[in-house]
Amino acid sequence: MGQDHILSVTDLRIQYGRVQVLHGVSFDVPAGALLAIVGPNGAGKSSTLSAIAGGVAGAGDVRFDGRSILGLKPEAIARSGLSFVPEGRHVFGSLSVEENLRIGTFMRGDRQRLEQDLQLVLTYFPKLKERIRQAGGKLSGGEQQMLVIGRALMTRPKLMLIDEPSLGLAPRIVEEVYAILQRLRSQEGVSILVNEQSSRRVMSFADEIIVLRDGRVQLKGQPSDLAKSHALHDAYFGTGTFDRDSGEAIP
Ligand SMILES: Nc1ncnc2c1ncn2[C@@H]1O[C@H](COP(=O)(O)OP(=O)(O)OP(=O)(O)O)[C@@H](O)[C@H]1O
Repeated sequence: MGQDHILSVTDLRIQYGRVQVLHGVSFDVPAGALLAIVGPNGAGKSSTLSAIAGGVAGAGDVRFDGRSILGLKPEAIARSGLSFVPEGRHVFGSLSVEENLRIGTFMRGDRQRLEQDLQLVLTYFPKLKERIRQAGGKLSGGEQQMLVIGRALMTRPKLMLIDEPSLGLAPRIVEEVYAILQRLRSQEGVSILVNEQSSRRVMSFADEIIVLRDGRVQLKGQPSDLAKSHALHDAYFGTGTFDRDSGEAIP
Protein backbone atom coordinates (compact mmCIF):
# COMPACT_ATOMS: atom_id res chain seq x y z
CA MET A 1 0.00 0.00 0.00
CA GLY A 2 1.57 3.28 -1.05
CA GLN A 3 0.89 6.79 -2.21
CA ASP A 4 -0.14 5.42 -5.58
CA HIS A 5 -3.41 4.19 -4.03
CA ILE A 6 -5.98 6.92 -3.62
CA LEU A 7 -8.18 4.52 -1.62
CA SER A 8 -7.31 1.46 0.44
CA VAL A 9 -10.08 -0.57 2.02
CA THR A 10 -8.87 -3.13 4.54
CA ASP A 11 -10.98 -5.78 6.25
CA LEU A 12 -14.15 -3.68 6.01
CA ARG A 13 -17.02 -5.18 7.98
CA ILE A 14 -20.61 -3.90 8.13
CA GLN A 15 -23.42 -5.02 10.35
CA TYR A 16 -27.07 -3.96 10.32
CA GLY A 17 -28.36 -4.85 13.78
CA ARG A 18 -27.32 -8.44 14.25
CA VAL A 19 -26.92 -9.20 10.58
CA GLN A 20 -23.43 -8.95 9.21
CA VAL A 21 -23.55 -8.07 5.51
CA LEU A 22 -19.87 -7.39 4.82
CA HIS A 23 -17.33 -9.90 6.12
CA GLY A 24 -13.90 -8.31 5.78
CA VAL A 25 -13.64 -6.73 2.35
CA SER A 26 -10.25 -5.48 1.15
CA PHE A 27 -9.24 -3.75 -2.09
CA ASP A 28 -7.24 -0.77 -3.35
CA VAL A 29 -8.08 1.88 -5.91
CA PRO A 30 -4.92 3.05 -7.71
CA ALA A 31 -4.80 6.81 -8.26
CA GLY A 32 -6.30 7.70 -11.61
CA ALA A 33 -8.03 4.34 -12.14
CA LEU A 34 -11.61 3.39 -12.92
CA LEU A 35 -12.61 0.38 -10.83
CA ALA A 36 -15.91 -1.47 -10.79
CA ILE A 37 -17.44 -3.52 -7.99
CA VAL A 38 -19.81 -6.02 -9.57
CA GLY A 39 -22.07 -8.56 -7.94
CA PRO A 40 -25.63 -9.81 -7.63
CA ASN A 41 -28.43 -8.19 -5.66
CA GLY A 42 -27.69 -7.97 -1.97
CA ALA A 43 -23.97 -8.67 -2.38
CA GLY A 44 -23.11 -5.63 -0.27
CA LYS A 45 -22.04 -3.24 -3.02
CA SER A 46 -24.11 -0.23 -1.90
CA SER A 47 -23.22 -0.81 1.73
CA THR A 48 -19.52 -0.79 0.80
CA LEU A 49 -19.74 2.57 -0.98
CA SER A 50 -21.91 4.06 1.78
CA ALA A 51 -19.43 3.01 4.46
CA ILE A 52 -16.52 4.54 2.53
CA ALA A 53 -18.49 7.80 2.16
CA GLY A 54 -19.44 7.85 5.86
CA GLY A 55 -23.13 7.03 5.39
CA VAL A 56 -23.18 3.77 7.34
CA ALA A 57 -20.98 2.57 10.18
CA GLY A 58 -18.28 0.02 9.46
CA ALA A 59 -15.29 -1.65 11.11
CA GLY A 60 -11.85 -2.18 9.64
CA ASP A 61 -9.87 0.53 7.91
CA VAL A 62 -10.53 2.88 5.01
CA ARG A 63 -7.66 5.12 3.95
CA PHE A 64 -8.35 7.90 1.50
CA ASP A 65 -5.56 10.10 0.15
CA GLY A 66 -3.24 9.00 2.91
CA ARG A 67 -5.48 9.19 5.97
CA SER A 68 -8.02 7.02 7.76
CA ILE A 69 -11.56 8.22 7.17
CA LEU A 70 -13.72 5.46 8.63
CA GLY A 71 -15.97 7.00 11.29
CA LEU A 72 -15.69 10.56 9.98
CA LYS A 73 -18.88 12.44 9.11
CA PRO A 74 -20.00 12.33 5.46
CA GLU A 75 -19.52 16.10 5.09
CA ALA A 76 -15.93 15.90 6.35
CA ILE A 77 -15.18 13.04 3.93
CA ALA A 78 -16.76 14.95 1.05
CA ARG A 79 -14.73 18.06 1.91
CA SER A 80 -11.52 16.03 1.79
CA GLY A 81 -12.16 15.29 -1.90
CA LEU A 82 -14.33 12.17 -2.01
CA SER A 83 -17.63 12.61 -3.79
CA PHE A 84 -20.41 10.03 -3.50
CA VAL A 85 -23.18 9.69 -6.09
CA PRO A 86 -25.78 7.41 -4.49
CA GLU A 87 -28.18 5.23 -6.43
CA GLY A 88 -31.43 6.90 -7.47
CA ARG A 89 -30.39 10.15 -9.21
CA HIS A 90 -31.24 12.70 -6.59
CA VAL A 91 -32.07 15.61 -8.85
CA PHE A 92 -33.94 18.68 -7.58
CA GLY A 93 -36.85 18.50 -10.01
CA SER A 94 -37.99 22.11 -9.87
CA LEU A 95 -34.50 23.64 -9.96
CA SER A 96 -32.78 24.29 -13.27
CA VAL A 97 -29.86 22.21 -14.50
CA GLU A 98 -27.53 25.07 -13.63
CA GLU A 99 -28.96 25.43 -10.12
CA ASN A 100 -28.64 21.68 -9.64
CA LEU A 101 -24.98 21.91 -10.62
CA ARG A 102 -24.26 24.89 -8.40
CA ILE A 103 -25.98 23.50 -5.33
CA GLY A 104 -23.48 22.31 -2.80
CA THR A 105 -20.79 24.71 -3.98
CA PHE A 106 -22.11 27.76 -2.12
CA MET A 107 -19.52 27.23 0.60
CA ARG A 108 -16.73 27.67 -1.92
CA GLY A 109 -15.01 31.04 -1.77
CA ASP A 110 -13.15 30.68 -5.07
CA ARG A 111 -15.85 32.11 -7.34
CA GLN A 112 -13.66 32.33 -10.43
CA ARG A 113 -12.52 28.72 -10.15
CA LEU A 114 -16.13 27.70 -9.65
CA GLU A 115 -17.14 29.29 -12.96
CA GLN A 116 -14.29 27.43 -14.65
CA ASP A 117 -15.47 24.18 -13.10
CA LEU A 118 -19.00 24.79 -14.33
CA GLN A 119 -17.68 25.32 -17.85
CA LEU A 120 -15.58 22.18 -17.57
CA VAL A 121 -18.58 20.10 -16.49
CA LEU A 122 -20.59 21.48 -19.41
CA THR A 123 -17.78 20.56 -21.78
CA TYR A 124 -17.95 16.97 -20.61
CA PHE A 125 -21.74 16.92 -20.63
CA PRO A 126 -22.88 18.86 -23.72
CA LYS A 127 -26.44 17.61 -23.20
CA LEU A 128 -26.55 19.48 -19.90
CA LYS A 129 -25.27 22.61 -21.62
CA GLU A 130 -28.16 22.40 -24.11
CA ARG A 131 -30.61 22.15 -21.22
CA ILE A 132 -28.94 24.49 -18.76
CA ARG A 133 -32.12 26.50 -18.02
CA GLN A 134 -34.48 23.52 -18.06
CA ALA A 135 -35.91 22.07 -14.84
CA GLY A 136 -34.00 19.03 -13.60
CA GLY A 137 -37.23 17.05 -13.36
CA LYS A 138 -37.78 17.39 -17.11
CA LEU A 139 -34.56 15.60 -18.06
CA SER A 140 -34.45 12.01 -19.28
CA GLY A 141 -33.03 9.31 -17.00
CA GLY A 142 -29.68 9.40 -18.77
CA GLU A 143 -29.48 13.19 -18.55
CA GLN A 144 -30.34 13.07 -14.85
CA GLN A 145 -27.55 10.55 -14.33
CA MET A 146 -25.18 12.95 -16.11
CA LEU A 147 -26.48 15.79 -13.94
CA VAL A 148 -25.74 14.03 -10.64
CA ILE A 149 -22.28 13.04 -11.88
CA GLY A 150 -21.73 16.63 -13.06
CA ARG A 151 -22.84 17.94 -9.66
CA ALA A 152 -20.38 15.62 -7.94
CA LEU A 153 -17.63 16.95 -10.21
CA MET A 154 -18.37 20.53 -9.15
CA THR A 155 -16.70 19.79 -5.80
CA ARG A 156 -13.41 18.97 -7.60
CA PRO A 157 -13.15 15.46 -6.18
CA LYS A 158 -10.05 13.31 -6.24
CA LEU A 159 -12.25 10.22 -6.09
CA MET A 160 -15.85 9.68 -7.16
CA LEU A 161 -17.96 6.78 -5.89
CA ILE A 162 -20.93 6.11 -8.15
CA ASP A 163 -23.62 3.61 -7.22
CA GLU A 164 -25.16 1.83 -10.23
CA PRO A 165 -24.90 4.60 -12.83
CA SER A 166 -26.49 2.39 -15.49
CA LEU A 167 -29.64 1.48 -13.55
CA GLY A 168 -32.68 1.72 -15.84
CA LEU A 169 -30.77 3.26 -18.75
CA ALA A 170 -30.74 2.04 -22.34
CA PRO A 171 -27.46 0.37 -23.40
CA ARG A 172 -26.54 3.26 -25.71
CA ILE A 173 -26.88 5.77 -22.87
CA VAL A 174 -24.90 3.52 -20.53
CA GLU A 175 -22.08 3.50 -23.12
CA GLU A 176 -22.23 7.30 -23.27
CA VAL A 177 -22.07 7.70 -19.48
CA TYR A 178 -19.12 5.31 -19.20
CA ALA A 179 -17.28 6.93 -22.10
CA ILE A 180 -17.51 10.24 -20.22
CA LEU A 181 -16.31 8.62 -16.98
CA GLN A 182 -13.35 7.16 -18.86
CA ARG A 183 -12.46 10.59 -20.25
CA LEU A 184 -12.74 12.17 -16.79
CA ARG A 185 -10.33 9.57 -15.47
CA SER A 186 -7.75 9.99 -18.22
CA GLN A 187 -8.03 13.72 -18.87
CA GLU A 188 -8.85 15.10 -15.42
CA GLY A 189 -7.12 12.41 -13.35
CA VAL A 190 -10.24 11.73 -11.27
CA SER A 191 -10.21 8.24 -9.74
CA ILE A 192 -13.56 6.47 -10.04
CA LEU A 193 -15.16 3.54 -8.24
CA VAL A 194 -18.53 2.36 -9.54
CA ASN A 195 -20.97 -0.34 -8.50
CA GLU A 196 -22.67 -2.38 -11.17
CA GLN A 197 -24.88 -5.40 -11.04
CA SER A 198 -23.75 -6.71 -14.40
CA SER A 199 -20.07 -7.18 -15.18
CA ARG A 200 -20.79 -7.05 -18.92
CA ARG A 201 -21.56 -3.33 -18.75
CA VAL A 202 -18.15 -2.44 -17.36
CA MET A 203 -15.94 -5.01 -19.09
CA SER A 204 -14.74 -2.56 -21.70
CA PHE A 205 -14.46 0.45 -19.40
CA ALA A 206 -13.00 -0.60 -16.06
CA ASP A 207 -9.29 -0.95 -15.35
CA GLU A 208 -10.08 -3.55 -12.71
CA ILE A 209 -13.12 -5.49 -11.59
CA ILE A 210 -13.90 -6.64 -8.05
CA VAL A 211 -16.53 -9.35 -7.74
CA LEU A 212 -18.50 -9.13 -4.50
CA ARG A 213 -20.94 -11.82 -3.42
CA ASP A 214 -22.40 -12.58 0.01
CA GLY A 215 -20.38 -9.75 1.54
CA ARG A 216 -17.01 -11.11 0.42
CA VAL A 217 -14.60 -10.34 -2.40
CA GLN A 218 -14.73 -13.43 -4.59
CA LEU A 219 -12.40 -12.31 -7.34
CA LYS A 220 -10.38 -9.31 -8.54
CA GLY A 221 -8.64 -8.72 -11.80
CA GLN A 222 -8.33 -6.90 -15.08
CA PRO A 223 -11.28 -7.41 -17.41
CA SER A 224 -9.03 -8.83 -20.16
CA ASP A 225 -7.80 -11.58 -17.82
CA LEU A 226 -11.21 -12.31 -16.32
CA ALA A 227 -12.85 -12.53 -19.73
CA LYS A 228 -10.57 -15.42 -20.69
CA SER A 229 -11.82 -17.80 -18.03
CA HIS A 230 -15.07 -18.88 -16.46
CA ALA A 231 -13.81 -17.63 -13.12
CA LEU A 232 -15.81 -14.42 -13.39
CA HIS A 233 -19.11 -16.25 -13.85
CA ASP A 234 -18.29 -18.75 -11.13
CA ALA A 235 -17.33 -15.98 -8.69
CA TYR A 236 -20.46 -14.01 -9.51
CA PHE A 237 -22.89 -16.90 -9.28
CA GLY A 238 -21.14 -19.11 -6.75
CA THR A 239 -21.61 -22.77 -7.41
CA GLY A 240 -24.89 -22.18 -9.25
CA THR A 241 -25.33 -22.55 -12.97
CA PHE A 242 -25.82 -19.77 -15.43
CA ASP A 243 -26.83 -19.16 -18.97
CA ARG A 244 -23.62 -18.59 -20.96
CA ASP A 245 -25.37 -16.39 -23.51
CA SER A 246 -27.38 -14.10 -21.29
CA GLY A 247 -25.15 -14.33 -18.22
CA GLU A 248 -28.30 -14.74 -16.10
CA ALA A 249 -28.52 -17.26 -13.28
CA ILE A 250 -30.58 -20.37 -13.92
CA PRO A 251 -32.73 -20.97 -10.87
N1 LIG B 1 -30.30 -0.21 6.19
C1 LIG B 1 -30.31 -1.54 6.15
N2 LIG B 1 -30.80 -2.27 7.19
C2 LIG B 1 -30.79 -3.60 7.17
N3 LIG B 1 -30.31 -4.35 6.16
C3 LIG B 1 -29.84 -3.70 5.09
C4 LIG B 1 -29.80 -2.26 5.02
N4 LIG B 1 -29.27 -1.90 3.83
C5 LIG B 1 -28.97 -3.06 3.18
N5 LIG B 1 -29.32 -4.13 3.94
C6 LIG B 1 -29.10 -5.54 3.57
O1 LIG B 1 -27.70 -5.72 3.41
C7 LIG B 1 -27.42 -6.61 2.33
C8 LIG B 1 -26.51 -5.90 1.33
O2 LIG B 1 -27.24 -4.85 0.72
P1 LIG B 1 -26.60 -3.82 -0.31
O3 LIG B 1 -27.67 -2.87 -0.71
O4 LIG B 1 -25.34 -3.29 0.22
O5 LIG B 1 -26.27 -4.81 -1.53
P2 LIG B 1 -26.09 -4.48 -3.05
O6 LIG B 1 -25.02 -5.41 -3.53
O7 LIG B 1 -25.83 -3.04 -3.25
O8 LIG B 1 -27.45 -4.90 -3.66
P3 LIG B 1 -28.48 -4.07 -4.57
O9 LIG B 1 -27.90 -4.12 -5.93
O10 LIG B 1 -29.74 -4.85 -4.43
O11 LIG B 1 -28.56 -2.69 -3.99
C9 LIG B 1 -28.76 -7.01 1.76
O12 LIG B 1 -29.10 -8.26 2.31
C10 LIG B 1 -29.70 -5.93 2.25
O13 LIG B 1 -31.00 -6.43 2.40
